[in-house]
Amino acid sequence: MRKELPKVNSDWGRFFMFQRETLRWELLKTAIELGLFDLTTEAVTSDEVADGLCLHRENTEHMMNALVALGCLSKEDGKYVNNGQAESFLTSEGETSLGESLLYMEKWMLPVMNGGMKDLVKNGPKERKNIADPAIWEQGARITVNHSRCGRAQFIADRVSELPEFQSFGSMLDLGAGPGIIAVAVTSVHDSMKSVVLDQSPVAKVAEEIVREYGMEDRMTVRSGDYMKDDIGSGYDLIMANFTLNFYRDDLSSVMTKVRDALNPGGVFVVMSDGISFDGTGPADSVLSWLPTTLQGEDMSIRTGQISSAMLEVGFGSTEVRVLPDEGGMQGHGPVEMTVGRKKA
Ligand SMILES: C[S@@+](CC[C@H](N)C(=O)[O-])C[C@H]1O[C@@H](n2cnc3c(N)ncnc32)[C@H](O)[C@@H]1O
Repeated sequence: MRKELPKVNSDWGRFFMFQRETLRWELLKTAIELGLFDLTTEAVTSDEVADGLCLHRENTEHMMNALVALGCLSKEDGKYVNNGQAESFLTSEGETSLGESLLYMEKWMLPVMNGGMKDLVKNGPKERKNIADPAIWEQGARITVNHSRCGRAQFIADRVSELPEFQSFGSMLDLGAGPGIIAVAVTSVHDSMKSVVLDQSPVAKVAEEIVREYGMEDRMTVRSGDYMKDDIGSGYDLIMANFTLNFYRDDLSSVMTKVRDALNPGGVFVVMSDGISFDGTGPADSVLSWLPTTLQGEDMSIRTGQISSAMLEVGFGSTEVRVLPDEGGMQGHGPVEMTVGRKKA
């Protein structure tokens, strides 16, 4: 009896593409860790690179050809040179260098890679680490500042400056501001607004350096403290909280009450956060971005509409929710939910 071949009409190629993603990252990571892009700022042969970095000549050529295939290098007459993106973002120096940020972000994924995920799914989380630890965030603030100034800070500043009342604001507070680069961007697009950036003590030191670097000392003040426990001041027209309320997603009403009280009548609270569906299944990039932390027993993802509901519960007059696409320098963690709450005038 003859056997018929299966009738297949769906696109299964993507399963193999999933595998290839790991290989793409391994290739890019290898090049970053070797400091390859610092040697290819001018056209060089792969042998020159291999000799300069003490590498195996043939495999260096294979790796560099693959980097051309990935669109990081160009190759002409046997010589390789960075293309525009690699030159801006993958060399090790400069304020838009992203290598360190990429390697730092990978560290968050490592516990679930190479079999770690199977172990976590079989046996559950091991010991929990204190993810709000200031030491973790000081390092994070230093390393991710370039990531933020590669468009993320400017993108948020553009969205905030589109608020109809923006030019009328006299003062702003950025809660959990990290290195303060977003506050620098928002303050810079306003003619006169003064701002306060608040973060835990070691992180606030990084923010002080950034405020000085951008010459904003006359308009910006850095405060160190814990916004859940300490006084956050009052009389603000605008308060921002970007990607920081995740730690308190189960206790949002205390922070919302504090913010409401610190705002002037008619003041605005802008929150940038993730916005995962209630059943935890999308958007894919947001779910994946949180998966390593979630599997380790720290589910801190914010559900869609959760911020808006928490604002309304403590008496904000109105809220608006906008889903911003994963673009314009926000790239990499899925769409962002921008929630704007207005305190009654
Ligand atoms: C993911 S980072 C976001 C930093 C910055 N807002 C940004 O979007 O780049 C979260 C920040 O919130 C800060 N943070 C968390 N809990 C805090 C608290 N209770 N008081 C002050 N800062 C806090 C952390 O120190 C960290 O810098």
